[in-house]
Amino acid sequence: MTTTQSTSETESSGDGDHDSALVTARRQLEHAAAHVDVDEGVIERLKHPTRVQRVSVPLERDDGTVEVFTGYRAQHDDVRGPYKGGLRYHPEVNAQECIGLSMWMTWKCAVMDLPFGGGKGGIAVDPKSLSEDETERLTRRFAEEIRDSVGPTKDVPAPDMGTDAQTMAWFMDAYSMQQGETIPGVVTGKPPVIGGSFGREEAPGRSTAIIAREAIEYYGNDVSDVTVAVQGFGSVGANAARLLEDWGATVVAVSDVNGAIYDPDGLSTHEIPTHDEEPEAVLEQDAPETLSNEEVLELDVDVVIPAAVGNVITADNASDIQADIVVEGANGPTTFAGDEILEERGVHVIPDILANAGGVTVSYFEWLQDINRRQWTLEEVNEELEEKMLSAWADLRDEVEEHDLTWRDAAYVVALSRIAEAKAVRGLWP
Ligand SMILES: NC(=O)C1=CN([C@@H]2O[C@H](COP(=O)(O)OP(=O)(O)OC[C@H]3O[C@@H](n4cnc5c(N)ncnc54)[C@H](OP(=O)(O)O)[C@@H]3O)[C@@H](O)[C@H]2O)C=CC1
Ligand SMILES: O=C(O)CCC(=O)C(=O)O
Repeated sequence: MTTTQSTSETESSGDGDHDSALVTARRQLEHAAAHVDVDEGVIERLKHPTRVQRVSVPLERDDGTVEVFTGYRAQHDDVRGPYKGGLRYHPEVNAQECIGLSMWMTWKCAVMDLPFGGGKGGIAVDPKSLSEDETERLTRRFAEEIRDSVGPTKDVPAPDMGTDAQTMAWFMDAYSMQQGETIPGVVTGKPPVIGGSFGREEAPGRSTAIIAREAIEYYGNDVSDVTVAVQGFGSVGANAARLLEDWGATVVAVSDVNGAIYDPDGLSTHEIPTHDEEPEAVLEQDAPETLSNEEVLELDVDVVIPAAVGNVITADNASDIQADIVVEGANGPTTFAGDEILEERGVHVIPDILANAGGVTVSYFEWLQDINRRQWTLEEVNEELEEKMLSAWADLRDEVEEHDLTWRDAAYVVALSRIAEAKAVRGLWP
């Protein structure tokens, strides 16, 4: 079953520190709009998605019973190219979250100057409650339900929390079977053997580490002299932590859903299993101390990297953040109110729409590889990624320096200028 919701049905105001991704995304947009010369009508339009699809996804469980889950695909804006963004499997997935996340995808693709717009979707399900066979059946049925709205030139899903390369392989297979031909470009983040790109899995963590390194150096420090705490040890958190350790940083704490391990002398992050290798394994590792997920964010470190869920830095704890730099590995980890407090306190927040953008950037490389039916080497991917990240960092840095903006406002100014220009040139108003 498919229903398309009007935007007004999905709108509701947030409640301060428990703001939805949509409320936070809209507040950020309104705040940044004051710094950019863009038609008010365009800003108003960008507060809303083009469409939100909500589908019922029936699943036959392994015991023969049937359970029906709800899936979503939000498509925010496609003026610069096909909608692009991940699919999340998490119990809290809902329409508002997908819309907010799809807005961030629009800005992220524009910040990186990729020829994509923004989309996001997922299923409200706890992936840990499903067997592998159930996950495959659920994914195939979801692909079938949203098949009409996706495609290599329309809307290209990818992994996000709770999904991975295998999920994308099933999605691509289900879509291709119906189309009657293999269409690798319908999703990115696939295993390399079926058209995936080397380096895509590590890419959002790699870009988070690259941007953390640039920020550390920009504020006068050296990576080998800093301490880092990371919340979340999945695709983003684990890869960021491991790279920063490889570059000489002392990673003193990492966490998973159950809490953190802490060693002031530094952890050996390569020896800690990632979420993909073994979920919920962090607390099983030997370490001098364990901490809660709240405490890991408040450690007296140079850099803190929230790389798990959203809304973890709020008005309630922003005053307790002791790090000088927050690098947002997760999408939307900081509420609007939390952000204001951090800004007042002089904590530099490097926004998600830059920091974790390596994921969608390598997805773009994968999409190009699929279209051209060729495969880049890992070295080629990482070199191109490094170049794209440094170029985006420089674009934001210019805005920060010229107009005395926060890094988030600078990112919005860069993104909104590119989106508005594309709309103007295409004659699409708004
Ligand atoms: N994957 C991607 O391509 C991209 C992801 N992102 C964003 O990065 C964030 C993380 O995604 P990703 O790394 O893919 O996710 P994964 O599913 O790979 O890993 C998530 C990690 O976060 C932990 N976790 C889950 N819930 C909580 C919680 N409530 N508090 C603390 N830790 C928790 C998990 O623990 P456990 O192992 O115990 O389950 C796991 O270690 C999300 O915000 C996502 O949107 C951004 C850009 C790209
Ligand atoms: O790779 C992609 O297309 C999108 C990844 C994603 O969902 C994100 O950057 O938040």
